[in-house]
Amino acid sequence: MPSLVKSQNPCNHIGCDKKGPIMKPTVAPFPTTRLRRMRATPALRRLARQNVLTTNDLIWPIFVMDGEDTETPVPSMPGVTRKTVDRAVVAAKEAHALGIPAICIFPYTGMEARTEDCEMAWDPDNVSNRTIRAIKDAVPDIAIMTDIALDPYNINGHDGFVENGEIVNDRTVEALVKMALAQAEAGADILGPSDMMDGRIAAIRSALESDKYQNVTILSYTAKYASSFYGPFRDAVGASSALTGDKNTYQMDPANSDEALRLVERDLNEGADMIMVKPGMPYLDICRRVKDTFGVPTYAYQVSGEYAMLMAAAENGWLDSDKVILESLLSFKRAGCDGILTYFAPRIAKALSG
Ligand SMILES: NCc1[nH]cc(CCC(=O)O)c1CC(=O)O
Repeated sequence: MPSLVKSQNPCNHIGCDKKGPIMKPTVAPFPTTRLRRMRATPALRRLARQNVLTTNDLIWPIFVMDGEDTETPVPSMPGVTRKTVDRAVVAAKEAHALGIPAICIFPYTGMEARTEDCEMAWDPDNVSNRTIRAIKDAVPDIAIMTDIALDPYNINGHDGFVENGEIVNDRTVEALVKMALAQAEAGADILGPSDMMDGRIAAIRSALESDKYQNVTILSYTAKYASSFYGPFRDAVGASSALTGDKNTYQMDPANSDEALRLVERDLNEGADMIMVKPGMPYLDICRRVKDTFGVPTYAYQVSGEYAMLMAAAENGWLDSDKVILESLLSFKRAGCDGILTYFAPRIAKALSG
């Protein structure tokens, strides 16, 4: 006889070992239960489908640069270009027409924009802030996300100030606050601190509150790992040659998992509205733990190296590109994410609408 098994399990994920009473899914013995019945036709599969990817889940990261009416390809990211401000506006229009809710801006900077004191980072007229204003003007309904970190403007490529070989925390946080306010002033809707300094969310939140920007949201790069999957991005923003050393003293050790939960709790307490796990596919376990533990708006960043891997295999004919891209993005939904930053956003928005 099939029986309802009462277990000590609060969580209906098979294999989850958290303590507490809940019902386990019931499986009668074969042939009473044939799990293939529900997979037999497209209609039944659609009815049984648990997770869906929609265009509403997508945030599109783009690279912007100085100049006019130009795009330059990023060799390690086939199909991705750096765009001048006017071309970024065209991209935002395209994204909006496709139903993509948000676009995320990263500046490409040459060595001439980089100094030790990183002053360009909070210049109201730096290329990011000019892009924010231009997009807000032309496409007011698309949400604009930013990146807060000093690396595009830092002579040594680090996300914080470097003093005697050390990436210093508190002085960096003061600069990040100035950067955040300049981006809010330009019209950003979502601020994305990606620097991994301690205390930056509280400092940014408090500055926004006291300076008329109460409704500006923060999507914190909370569990950001010191990953080698960022290589192509560093090419795209011109940071590869600038970076001296590594980011291991501020980004997370890829071996750690519990630490991600401490960081999420900390950032939520400090005023983050949304939190991010980064990179994406190699860290789906972290996405799931974060969502189960906190139940807050959770995003993953499918980073440049993940994009490069999928594109390389697709370009060689080794993988069927649209199918693997959709499958990779669905994995984030299954892991509990509410959305994904992905360079595939426009391509997938088209595929989803087609
Ligand atoms: N603050 C920099 C930043 N913001 C987003 C990414 C990576 C994005 C990607 O790889 O697609 C990085 C790179 C880094 O930390 O070195």
